[in-house]
Amino acid sequence: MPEYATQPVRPMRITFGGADRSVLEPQGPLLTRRMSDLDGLFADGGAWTAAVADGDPVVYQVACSPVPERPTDLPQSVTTIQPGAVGGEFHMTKGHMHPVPQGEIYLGLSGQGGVLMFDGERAEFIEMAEGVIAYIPPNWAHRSVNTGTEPYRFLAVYPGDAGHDYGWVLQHGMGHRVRRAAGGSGYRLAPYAG
Ligand SMILES: O=P(O)(O)OC[C@H]1O[C@](O)(CO)[C@@H](O)[C@@H]1O
Repeated sequence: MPEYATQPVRPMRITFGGADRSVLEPQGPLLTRRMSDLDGLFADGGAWTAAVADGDPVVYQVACSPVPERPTDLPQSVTTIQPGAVGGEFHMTKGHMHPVPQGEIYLGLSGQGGVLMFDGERAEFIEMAEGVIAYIPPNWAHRSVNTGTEPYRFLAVYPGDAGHDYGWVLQHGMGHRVRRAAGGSGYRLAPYAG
């Protein structure tokens, strides 16, 4: 079974693997989030319930390297978000705040997407594609979104003690929602409560 490496970690060569380069090799944990894991996150609760009933599809997967999540290490993961929308709101990650205020780096690998950030007052959206780097500063919650028609994939590198606070997003929201634009092509940013 793939696991985080036992500590201490030795210098490591890591490559993109799998037929679609969606995993890191050597492999660490693989996280799969289905529609049912995104309870309370999409604005249209009825559309979310219908999507869960209609096969509960995989929305995204996070394939990690074996580098452990501990304070002095820099773990990495490749996230693949499948295309689609729920009530017009694009497929997205749950979104979280780092309880230990630490930054994070994303590198776009394939597809079209973006990263929505929110610090409780200000919201920012950075469009992502292959070769684009997004910097997420400390104290900005972050959520990734697939705004295209193909899987959107990106590499994340983050301090191992950053952690994941999902309750912050449920309490404060993300400032905006990323919705399909009128006419069906592209995206628009909508008010979070809208
Ligand atoms: O933890 P969430 O919000 O489900 O999203 C997963 C994302 O978070 C990270 O684990 C780190 O920010 C990424 O590797 C991944 O894209």
